[in-house]
Amino acid sequence: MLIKGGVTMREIVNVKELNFSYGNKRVLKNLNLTIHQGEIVGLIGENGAGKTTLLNILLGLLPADQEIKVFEGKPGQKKARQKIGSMLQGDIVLANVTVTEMLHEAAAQYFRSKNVTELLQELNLQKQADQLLTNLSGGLQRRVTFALALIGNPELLFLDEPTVGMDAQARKMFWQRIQALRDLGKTIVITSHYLEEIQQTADRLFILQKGKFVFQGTFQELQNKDKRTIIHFKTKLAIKNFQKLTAVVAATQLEDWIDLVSDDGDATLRSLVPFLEEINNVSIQRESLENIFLKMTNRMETLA
Ligand SMILES: Nc1ncnc2c1ncn2[C@@H]1O[C@H](COP(=O)(O)OP(=O)(O)OP(=O)(O)O)[C@@H](O)[C@H]1O
Repeated sequence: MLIKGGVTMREIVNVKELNFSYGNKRVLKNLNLTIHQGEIVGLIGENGAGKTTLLNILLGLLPADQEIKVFEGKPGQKKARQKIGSMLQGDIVLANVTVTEMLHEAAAQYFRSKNVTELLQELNLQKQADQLLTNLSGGLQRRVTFALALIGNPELLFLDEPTVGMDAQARKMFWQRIQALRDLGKTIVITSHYLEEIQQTADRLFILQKGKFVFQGTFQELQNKDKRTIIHFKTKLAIKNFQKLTAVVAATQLEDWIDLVSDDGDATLRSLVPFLEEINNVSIQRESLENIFLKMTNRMETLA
């Protein structure tokens, strides 16, 4: 159960012991997950971890035998489809159709669709309204695909690598939009390899590794599991005073500034106490999602 601002948020997606194989190749292994209304879930994992496969199953595009509930029904049922918007990798771009024409066509499939002109304004796509889809750059096509995901005024969004190809400004606008959608109570499941953006936006992270969840929780919970800390301070003392302190694994000095990389920030801070009179401007930096993720997936042995 998730309680947000004193309100109990209902379960929108529930998956129990999901396994999935392409032929003999098992790509999802015993996955359990619950997603609540109003949360942004960041689904992250290396290439081939199984993210797209999982999203396709939740959308009902791939079959699954196990018990999966999306809006209390099976994935892909009409009732659920009306409430879901999606942005997949390699969405089809139609020839000889303008942006507005395609959005009108899509809007007709939904009971509670958004107004096309207003949506184009919201997403700053007015200039592209009458352009042919095929004439748009890759980044603009991606933004139109986002408009397509929103046209049915969905309660739940599945977004697979939505920002690929978008320029920095478009990405910023995109994430602002995502936060605004969360404020409206929408639920969003998003995969991305831009981990800094996920760190800033997601309420919860699901980390997939080779088809298995290795973590589900908030970024703070993930960070608390990883004690690696960088302690930065100014001192006139020589670096050798600090190199052997508890849990210090690396120390660097640049003029009067010292950086200590510690495997246990609390322990190192305690061992710094005798030097407190002679150190200033102390700052403590915890690991980013990107670094924790790289360590979890064994792609980074030591971090500085
Ligand atoms: N249609 C398919 N037939 C056979 N194997 C597939 C198919 N689609 C995906 N796979 C395999 O399933 C595994 C999971 O792929 P999936 O696309 O779900 O991963 P992903 O986490 O989304 O990767 P990426 O970050 O590269 O998008 C990979 O080993 C992939 O090669």
